[in-house]
Parts: sequence; C-alpha cells; structure tokens
Amino acid sequence: MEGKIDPHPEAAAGFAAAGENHAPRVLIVTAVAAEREAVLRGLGGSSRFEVLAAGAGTAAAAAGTAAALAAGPYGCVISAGIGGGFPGLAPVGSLAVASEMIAADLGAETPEGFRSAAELGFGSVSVPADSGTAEALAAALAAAGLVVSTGPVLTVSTATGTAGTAAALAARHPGAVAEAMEGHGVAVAAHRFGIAALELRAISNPVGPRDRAAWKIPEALDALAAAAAILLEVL
Ligand SMILES: O=C(O)c1cccc(C(=O)CC[C@H]2O[C@@H](n3cnc4c(=O)[nH]cnc43)[C@H](O)[C@@H]2O)c1
Repeated sequence: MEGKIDPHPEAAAGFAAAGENHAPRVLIVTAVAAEREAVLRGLGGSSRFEVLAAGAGTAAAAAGTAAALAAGPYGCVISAGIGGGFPGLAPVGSLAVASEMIAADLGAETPEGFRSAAELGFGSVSVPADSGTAEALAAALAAAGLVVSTGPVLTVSTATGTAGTAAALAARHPGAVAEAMEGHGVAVAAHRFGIAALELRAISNPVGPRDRAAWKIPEALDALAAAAAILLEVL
C-alpha cells in the first residue's frame, strides 16, 4: 500500500493502558448534525463519548478534530457518518469499518493519468486504522446481525458521480469498500496527537453514477445509530 503512516506506538500503549482501569474517552467526528444525532441516539447518553459535527470535507474535519483533541484527553477518535459503498463490497444499508483511511484524490493529473501525492513525493496519503479495535468493532457489528465490510475507506473531495470514476478508484485501491469526505482528515489530526483513529460509515448510496434522489439517508442513519450502540460494547 502506497505511502502509509506507521501506527503510533504511544497511542496504542496509552489506549490499552487507560482501558485497564477506566475506559478512555472517545471522540466521534461527523460531518453534519443529522449524523451526530444518529450517533448520539445509538450511544444513549454515555458520557464517555463526545460527538462533534465538524463540517463536510477534510479541512473542516481535521480542524475540528485537532481543536477537540487539543482540549482532550481522548484515547481514540472515530470519523463516522454516511458514505458511498463500492458495489459488490458494501451494499446500501450496510456498515463499513476502515482498515485504513486514504486521501484518494490528493495528487495530480498527468498525461499518463492520476498520480497520488505519495507517488509525487509529497508524503503519505494513507493512515492505518487501529487494527485491533477495527477488527473487534467489525466482529461485534457482525455478531449483532449487522452487515459489515472491512477494507480501505477512501476520502474524496468530490463525491464520485460516474461509473468511470468509480472504476478508476476501485482499480487504484483494490478492496476499497467505501468513500466519504472526512476520514483521512480526522485520521491525520488524530495521528498528529498520537491517538488511535477509526472510520465507520453507514452506506447511503452506491459509489457510481450520481442519483442523489435515490440515496437512502434515513436507512443509513438508522444503521449508524445501531452501530453506535455497538461502540459502547467495544470501546
Ligand atoms: O440531507 C440529509 O438529510 C442528510 C443527512 C445526513 C447526511 C447528509 C449528507 O449529505 C452527509 C454528507 C456526507 O456524506 C458523506 N457521503 C455520503 N455519500 C457519499 C459518497 O458517495 N461520496 C462521498 N461522500 C459521501 C460525505 O462524508 C459527506 O460529508 C445529508
């Protein structure tokens, strides 16, 4: 996988150590208020979780996450919300848990095609999720009877709207299960603070030709709320 940032050892150690006596606080970052409300509905008032609607896109997500972490402390940060699912991997109404958060359109167009920022020598475009927690979350979601897929989740500045772009993204990122617009920004901010990051998406639409009227937003928000209830068990 191109240009990965190594997991932060202090973050992993701090998360585990804090969990031995009292569980650490968890910051959940959504884009919009409706996603925040769905997460809060699932959490049922747990005081260990702070849920922030930081705005859409990586800049708002990273700035909001960094500001919240500066006022911390937190043991874990989760980018959560609705997202597009890659057909055949993450159906509408299902959940996606990221193995890594990739800035999929950060780079340059060249006559030979898209080149990522990593290929251009500008550093990483991928932040790994805290693998143990991501795997535990996916297993708990599945055990609760929810449909869940695990794999890279792409962060894009422009939501995919054509079959051609969907195919190009899938070819560049084999196994990518979903796309959204904030995960990489949240993860970069978390990594800067040495804190473990995750991304959780409830699939509202397929990645492909744009049909906004067909997005299943209420169903996705219900799935997000159901997943948030499982977070209480896992974190
Ligand atoms: O209109 C509403 O009621 C409503 C309720 C909840 C969320 C929304 C959004 O529009 C959220 C925007 C947010 O969604 C992510 N997203 C969803 N599908 C995709 C996609 O196919 N490609 C990229 N991003 C997607 C994204 O993270 C946006 O920030 C509306």
